[in-house]
Amino acid sequence: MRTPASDLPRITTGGRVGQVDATVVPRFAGPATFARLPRIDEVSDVDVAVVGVPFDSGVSYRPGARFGPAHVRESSRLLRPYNPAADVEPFASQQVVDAGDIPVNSFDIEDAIAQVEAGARELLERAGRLVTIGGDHTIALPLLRAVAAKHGPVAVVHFDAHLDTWDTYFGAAYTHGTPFRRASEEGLVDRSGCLHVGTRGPLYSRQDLVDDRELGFQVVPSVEMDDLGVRGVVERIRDRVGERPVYLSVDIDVLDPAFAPGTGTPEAGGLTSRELLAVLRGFAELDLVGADLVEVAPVYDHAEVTGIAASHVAYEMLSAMSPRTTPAPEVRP
Ligand SMILES: N=C(N)NCCCC(=O)O
Ligand SMILES: [Zn+2]
Ligand SMILES: [Zn+2]
Repeated sequence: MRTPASDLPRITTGGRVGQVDATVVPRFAGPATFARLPRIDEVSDVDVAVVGVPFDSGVSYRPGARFGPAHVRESSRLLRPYNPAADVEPFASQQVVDAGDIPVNSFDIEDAIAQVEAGARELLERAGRLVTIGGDHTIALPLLRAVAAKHGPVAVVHFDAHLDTWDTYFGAAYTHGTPFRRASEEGLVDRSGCLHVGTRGPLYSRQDLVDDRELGFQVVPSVEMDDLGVRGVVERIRDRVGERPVYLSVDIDVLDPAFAPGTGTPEAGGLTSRELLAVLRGFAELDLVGADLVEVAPVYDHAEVTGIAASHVAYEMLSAMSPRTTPAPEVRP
């Protein structure tokens, strides 16, 4: 006999509706919402909404990130309620929901960008914060427009193999390689508080780095990960963003292709998933106002390696947003 979705046994804590209980309904059964959390229409108050943007018309190389949201959701079935490394229960300390996907026009990038901005603004009327699953990196621009409309210019901490501050591709201004240049030009970012982490690989020219600096970004390249260690990278981030509201953008290609093959513009020499997850725990100390996770392209994935890494990245984002009753554990090197 089938149980209606609304009657599924859920873990409920202090009025917060959590995951479908995996001790009663096997985690490979039941709804494919993120982490088997309730849909937005199943609860009244929302602290954080996880929302998908299935859009990949802005890519410069391999397409397929439009299937990212569904893949990350499917790969998130194994996430459990307690995060011991961060010492938080992200679904018990705040109401997290899955808001479904923002439907966008795959044939018209500017229309899609307007739709993402409108969808994010509407959701931010109900939810305090969004964790958005892309989709290619083009979507960071409209998401930053929506966040800046609420908080003013934000410090952007951007994990990526790529700078994504290039100007145009084939004359196109809105692509996955250009969102942070457009955001900086539009005054959406605080130019004294932005940072890329994990960049690597060939650039078009030295000028790329000059332009990038002028647009407000400092860089912690991937190669510095070994020398700085997790603690050193977290300190660099804290020093750069200070008390500012922070927007976190994670392109899954910041991970080495060994840890995230399922992406469209892979570059050798990236972070391990252990390093990335540990650095993300440092965001518990910051004023994290929103986050995105982009560029998961499942057709190049194997055994859900990329999907699982991505679902854990989103879990750490939600953990970092979680109100705390105990001090955050020190980030271990
Ligand atoms: N945002 C991502 N993933 N990639 C940007 C690559 C831009 C290029 O093809 O030069
Ligand atoms: Zn990238
Ligand atoms: Zn990117």
